[in-house]
Amino acid sequence: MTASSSLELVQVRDVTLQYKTPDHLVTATYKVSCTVEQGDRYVILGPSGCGKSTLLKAVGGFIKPVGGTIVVNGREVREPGPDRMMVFQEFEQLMPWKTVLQNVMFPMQATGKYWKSETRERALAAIDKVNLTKFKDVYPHMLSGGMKMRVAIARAMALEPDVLLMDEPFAALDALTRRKMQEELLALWDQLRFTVLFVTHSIEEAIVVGSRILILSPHPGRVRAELEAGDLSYADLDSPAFGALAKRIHTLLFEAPAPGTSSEGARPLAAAS
Ligand SMILES: Nc1ncnc2c1ncn2[C@@H]1O[C@H](COP(=O)(O)OP(=O)(O)OP(=O)(O)O)[C@@H](O)[C@H]1O
Repeated sequence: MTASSSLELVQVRDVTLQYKTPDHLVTATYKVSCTVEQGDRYVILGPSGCGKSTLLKAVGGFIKPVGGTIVVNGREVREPGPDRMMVFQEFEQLMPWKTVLQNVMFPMQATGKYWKSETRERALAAIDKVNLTKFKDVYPHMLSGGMKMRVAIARAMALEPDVLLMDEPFAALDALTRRKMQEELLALWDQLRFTVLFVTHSIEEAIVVGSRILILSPHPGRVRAELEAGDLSYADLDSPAFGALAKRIHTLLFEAPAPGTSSEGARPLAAAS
């Protein structure tokens, strides 16, 4: 393994991912490379079927590359682990019969790694970080969507993962709720500066949520480009910078690469500011 800068948390190198079905071999991604740095809000964006979820699952250790490597914090990914926590869509993984505190304690108990008192202490600290101490003894149905998301994040963060993996977490929500959740996620990131790998197929969501955006081509997914998104928010929606970045992404997603240029050859582009 080559030495890596401490900032480089997730290194995806030439990763090809495939599914074998009885009749077909489906190539989900082809030789994808990218680097996620500590504190990145790294968005994977691309059309339906381009392999975004598959790539995220591979970082999670649930799918093994047929080519290339994925290294997280210096260790090659070979299986799932508590250093990469998946936060699922709509946060339905919260158990309705457990309180907030019990929900946050559960994955730590499941690892069997912690003493009982330590589990409780770590859970309380994680709940405090996401500002839910007052709600530690209530059940999930008594919480708003944003609060449930914070519980799901606290639950993941209690295990001190290197990276949070979020697969279209807001896709099923109405526009207003989706926006609120994005804002909650960003507020939490502002406070805690975790590293998050976030999959979406919404250009607007990618720009608002992401600090960097990896754009994949249609099936099979190859890298079209990586863009710096900076800190554009909904307040900038009508700004030239937001419009220019959205247009650039749109072009990259929907226009075929110029003849003679390969997708993998796409160079990182500068911020549209
Ligand atoms: N379990 C599976 N078995 C076979 N093929 C699969 C499986 N899961 C996904 N695929 C195929 O792999 C390709 C990539 O799928 P993936 O779900 O990663 O795409 P995606 O970009 O996340 O799509 P979407 O935005 O629609 O969720 C698609 O062609 C899909 O049909």
